[in-house]
Amino acid sequence: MSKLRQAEINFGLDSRLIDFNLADGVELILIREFYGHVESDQLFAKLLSDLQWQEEDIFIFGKWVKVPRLMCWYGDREAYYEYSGVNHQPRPWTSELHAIKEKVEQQCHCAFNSVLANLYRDGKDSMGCHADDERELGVNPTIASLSLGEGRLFKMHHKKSKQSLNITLQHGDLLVMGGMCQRYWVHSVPKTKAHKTQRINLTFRKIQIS
Ligand SMILES: O=C(O)CCC(=O)C(=O)O
Ligand SMILES: [Fe+2]
Repeated sequence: MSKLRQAEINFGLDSRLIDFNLADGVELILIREFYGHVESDQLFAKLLSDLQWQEEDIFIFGKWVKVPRLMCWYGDREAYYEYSGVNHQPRPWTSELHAIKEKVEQQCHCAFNSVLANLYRDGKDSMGCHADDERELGVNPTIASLSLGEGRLFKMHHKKSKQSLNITLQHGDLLVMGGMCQRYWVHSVPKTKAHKTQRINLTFRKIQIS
């Protein structure tokens, strides 16, 4: 039995848990209000003020461009990670990030050694279409994504069938992608003209240490 299936059983028949039941060994589970409103508000405020948010530049199509969101990377010292061509040295866990990691690990029955934090400042901030399929993440990685703050659309597209899924990720929601998800699907957080305030997303990952 897969780890995510086990997580689902542990959660019982709670209607906050949605299993998208995708084909081909793709695991996608959403837990609405994994953190309740009060705790989500507290975490959002603390992470917004304490994390070392940075603007990053990436080199694409022959020029340097600003990544349209702020980012920072935390984790175990040896959990290096290359993302968008930039090598990330993780900062040491803060107490909040470590506590969130432990709660997420219990839910997923899975160990993580790092987290990528993204801050979407408004509707112009976004994340382009990608799969988290970097070699450092190993085969069929489980990635757990916690959303705090403003709700944003999370779009998924199947690489071959072009099937698509639109999920609005809300304050306190946990989305867990596992199995063949990164192999068959890409995902994005598109720009929007709608008025949007700040949103924090944390993606917990396990970097393979060589
Ligand atoms: O902000 C999100 O919900 C998605 C983040 C993401 O896809 C990533 O960090 O790889
Ligand atoms: Fe991603």
